[in-house]
This record gives sequence, C-alpha cells and structure tokens, in this order.
Amino acid sequence: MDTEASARSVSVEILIDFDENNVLDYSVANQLDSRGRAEVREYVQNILRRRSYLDFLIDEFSNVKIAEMKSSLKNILRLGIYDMIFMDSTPDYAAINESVEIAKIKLGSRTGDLTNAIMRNLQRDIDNLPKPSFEDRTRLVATTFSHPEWLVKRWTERFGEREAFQLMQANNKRPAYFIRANNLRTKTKNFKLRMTKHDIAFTESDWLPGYFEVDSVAPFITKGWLQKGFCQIQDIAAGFAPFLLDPQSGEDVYDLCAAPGTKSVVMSDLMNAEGSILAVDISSERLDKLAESALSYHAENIRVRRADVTELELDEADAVLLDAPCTGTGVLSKRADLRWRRDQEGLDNAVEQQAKLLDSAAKMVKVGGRLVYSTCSLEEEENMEQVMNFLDRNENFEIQPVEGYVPDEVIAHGGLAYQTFPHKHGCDGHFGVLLKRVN
Ligand SMILES: C[S@@+](CC[C@H](N)C(=O)[O-])C[C@H]1O[C@@H](n2cnc3c(N)ncnc32)[C@H](O)[C@@H]1O
Repeated sequence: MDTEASARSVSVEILIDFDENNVLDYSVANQLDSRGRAEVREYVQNILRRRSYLDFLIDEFSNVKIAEMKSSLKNILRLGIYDMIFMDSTPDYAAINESVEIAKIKLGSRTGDLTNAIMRNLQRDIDNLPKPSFEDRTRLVATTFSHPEWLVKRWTERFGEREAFQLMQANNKRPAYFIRANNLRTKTKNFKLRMTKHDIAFTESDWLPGYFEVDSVAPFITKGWLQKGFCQIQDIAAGFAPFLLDPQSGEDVYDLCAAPGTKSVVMSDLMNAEGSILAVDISSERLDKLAESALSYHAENIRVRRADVTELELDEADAVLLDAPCTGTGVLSKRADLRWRRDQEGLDNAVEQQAKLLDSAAKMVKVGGRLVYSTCSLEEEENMEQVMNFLDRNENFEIQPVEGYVPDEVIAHGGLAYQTFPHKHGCDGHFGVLLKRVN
C-alpha cells in the first residue's frame, strides 16, 4: 500500500478503537510521516463528523444491516464511502480497491467480497443517493446532520430548527484555525514578517492582539515554530478567558485546571513573565505537556502542581482562572469525537463537578481579587446557570461587565459574559465570566 493507503488503514484502526473502547488515540499514526499523520487526523475527524449519515448509506446499500456488522467492517465501509462521496481527489475505483484490500487483510476474502458488493451498489447510485426520510423528526435530523439525538432535541428546543441546523452545519465543516504570536519569544510584527517571508497567508484578527486566522496549521508545525515557541495554535475564542482575567506583571495568579497550558502561556505573555503563575491540574501526563510548553515559550513565571482542585488549599491569589472541564459542545467541529462521547448523564456530571471546582477556586481569591470562570460549552447549565448558582452560594462575589476585555460581538447576557457560537462567530464556542471577590 502507498502512504495514502496506509493512512486509510491506520485511520480504520483508530476508528475501530474509538468504537470499541471509547478512546481516540492517534499514536498508531506515529509510524507515518507528517503528511500521513495529517491525513489520518483529517480522515478520522471527517468520518466522525458524518458518521450517522455514512451509517445510513451503508444500511441502504447492504443486505447485512449495520447493527449486525463488526466494528472493523463498519469502519472500513465508513471510510471507503466517505472517500467516494466527499474526496474529489480519490477516484471511486481507488476507494473501492483500497477498502476491499483492507477488508481482506483484516477480515478475510469473504468480507472483502462483501465490501466490494456494498461499495459497488452505492457507486451505481452515486449521483442520486437516497436521503434519510424517517418519520421521527429527531432521528431524521440526527441522521442528516450526524449529531446524537439528545443534542438535536436540546438544540432544536433552545434555538429553533433553523438555527440548530446552522449550528450543526458549522460543526460539520472544517473549522477555522488560529495562530497566536508569542511575544515572549518574538514580536508580533516580526512574526508577521516571518509568515510573509515564508509565503504563509494569514488574516490578522481585530478581536485580540497577536491572533491570526490561517488556512492550515501544518506549516507552523513543519517549520518547527511551535517547538521554538514563536507561536501557539489557539482558537481565538480560547484567548478570551486570559484576556478577561487581565493578569498584570508582578501579580500572583493561579491557573486551575490548567493543562495542557494553552491559556497559562497567554497569561505569562500578558504578564511579560513577571509575577507568578501556579498552574494546577489533576493529570500528570497533561502537566508534562504544560511544563514542556512553558519551557519552549519562555514562560518562565509558570510553576506546575499536580492536584485535585476540589481538595486544594492555597494562599489567596490576586487572580484565578478556572477553565473548567466541560462537555465541549462548543468545539464539536475540531473534536468531532466528543459528540459521540457525551450524553445527558455526562452533562449532569460535568455541572456537578464544575460547581465543586468553582466553590474551591473561590476560596483561593483574595478580597478585591478576580476569578474568571470559562468553558468551551454552549450549554446554559454549564455556563450562566452555573454562575448564577455560584453567586447564590457565594455572596462575597459579584459578577463584572466584560466590556473592554473582549470584542463587543461576543458579549452576551446583558454585558455580563462572553459566549461564542461556531455558526455565528466563525470560531469555537466558548463562554466566560469575570467575578470579583468583594469581601
Ligand atoms: C478544559 S481542560 C483545560 C484546558 C487548559 N486550561 C488549557 O487552556 O490548555 C480541563 C482540565 O481540567 C483538568 N481537571 C479535571 N478535573 C480536575 C480536578 N478535579 N482538579 C484539577 N484538574 C482537573 C483536566 O485534567 C483538564 O486538563
């Protein structure tokens, strides 16, 4: 098999592992070169973004129902059909031959023949593919837009069908990518010159200083600019939380739930690496990444500590960021796997955990100090409702206006929060508020 074919078979491995063990582990792709690894990520995310629709097509063109198929065959077919329908650069015969070959190697010649039959059936109707037509409206929408039914129900009730469709369509598109210049290692104006010299197209954002929308992050990786600390990959909406906390040089800052540290690095830059940032996380593996980043970004004022924030006792700090673990429903385009991992119970658990984390974080803020609470969720229970409940329990905190810290376009809840939506703002969905300890 050529590199492309290997990328396909590695993608199938990853998708099978995801189905069977609910983990998305790209490490098997390390055997490929950087182009192959990038292809694997594109394949896996694109297939997860279209999974229900691909399954519907498999059911339409196969005598064996998808529910009865082994996960290996399902994923070989998902990838082959995705290639035929969505990848203009792959001729149908190549998609079929390579899927059949993977099926033969993994599952034997009879399954190879079955794969061939299903894909050829579909090929015959490729210009007139059937559309889902279930009577159950939720199932119909969930299949068409490849989102789980519980989210379809929530979002259509909350936004109405038209807007929910726009949101799901945005989640199914390739997301926008942003790069942030790290002023601890370069200057934004020099970084712009560097990109221009290397023929990298970019659009400078007028929402936050130092952020650039780019077509692809690949050149920044291959040129080694991330390792050298010149820049980081960070969605612009993820930048709002550190800018809202507005840490000053010389302050004591805690970054709770900090790993892998994308926001710690921004805060260090905003502080000119003067003062201190204690970055706390429960995961030592993710903290190792944070420590590595701090080194390469010259973020010399960051210290790390492994701890459960709900059990942590620290002196009171000037400013605390709590970037809480959440359902991630704002980042379903970049993390298509999350839509298949979350459910109502997961949402309820996240809300409970966030409340505990918020109460603990509040104890680490000095009188007059600031606390920013942020998530990458769109769900009100995790966002403003969570904050309102916190304020009921913690009368020594007041919520502050966000105007002046974040662009006007993203201000929500009467000026008391920011909230971005992928279909409205062209970036990930993030939420944040600024809380002040008043006594
Ligand atoms: C949204 S991610 C943080 C992303 C990070 N702030 C950044 O910008 O790179 C949430 C983090 O919370 C951590 N976490 C979850 N429960 C925790 C707890 N009880 N105490 C400390 N960290 C926790 C997870 O390990 C995860 O790294």
